[in-house]
Amino acid sequence: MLILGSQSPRRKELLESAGLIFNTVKPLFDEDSLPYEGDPSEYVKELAKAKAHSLVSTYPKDVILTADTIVVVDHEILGKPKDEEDAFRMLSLLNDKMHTVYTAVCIKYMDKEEVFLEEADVEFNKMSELDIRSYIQTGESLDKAGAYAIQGIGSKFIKHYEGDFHTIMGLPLKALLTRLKNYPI
Ligand SMILES: Cc1cn([C@H]2C[C@H](O)[C@@H](COP(=O)(O)OP(=O)(O)OP(=O)(O)O)O2)c(=O)[nH]c1=O
Repeated sequence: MLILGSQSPRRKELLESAGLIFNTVKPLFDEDSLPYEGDPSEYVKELAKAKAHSLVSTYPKDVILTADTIVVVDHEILGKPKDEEDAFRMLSLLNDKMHTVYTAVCIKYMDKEEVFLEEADVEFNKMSELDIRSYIQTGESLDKAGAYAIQGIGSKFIKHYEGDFHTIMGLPLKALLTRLKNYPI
């Protein structure tokens, strides 16, 4: 059986859109417990792995799938904002600039563990303070890394992106489906 260890509605929807049958459970891991040490691509992989590891004892014979997404701008890592002011701070950092979105995926099955990373570059338009404040009022920011959703109203801020849309949304579906062929799901 495939277990999606994620509370993200986006990840569930993307996996469903591929026609996969799976159970969705919450990872038993607090992201704040893993301190950031310098390398964003390693950090995001560690987060994805830690989410998978938190579920191994409960689902020892299943294929566990977890992921993590972060936004990196000017060497700063942006996860999900803590509140509206934090969302404002994040969107102000992204304003009129390029940033990189990293999504790491972990597939854990018995003794096997596979972690892969996809990244995408996103360029934001110039936004006014009012643009940012009214976007935050839509409520879309709060559960998204970097405080925006490319798949939602946040798309209006995006001038250009390079890479896989689904990677930005939180789950690189194409790369994942290729890898999942090797597992008994
Ligand atoms: C950049 C971006 C992120 N996101 C979302 C995807 C993730 O849900 C979230 C990043 O937070 P994550 O910590 O990766 O995931 P999560 O806490 O939502 O879920 P879980 O850890 O249980 O799997 O940001 C979008 O939906 N659209 C976007 O454009």
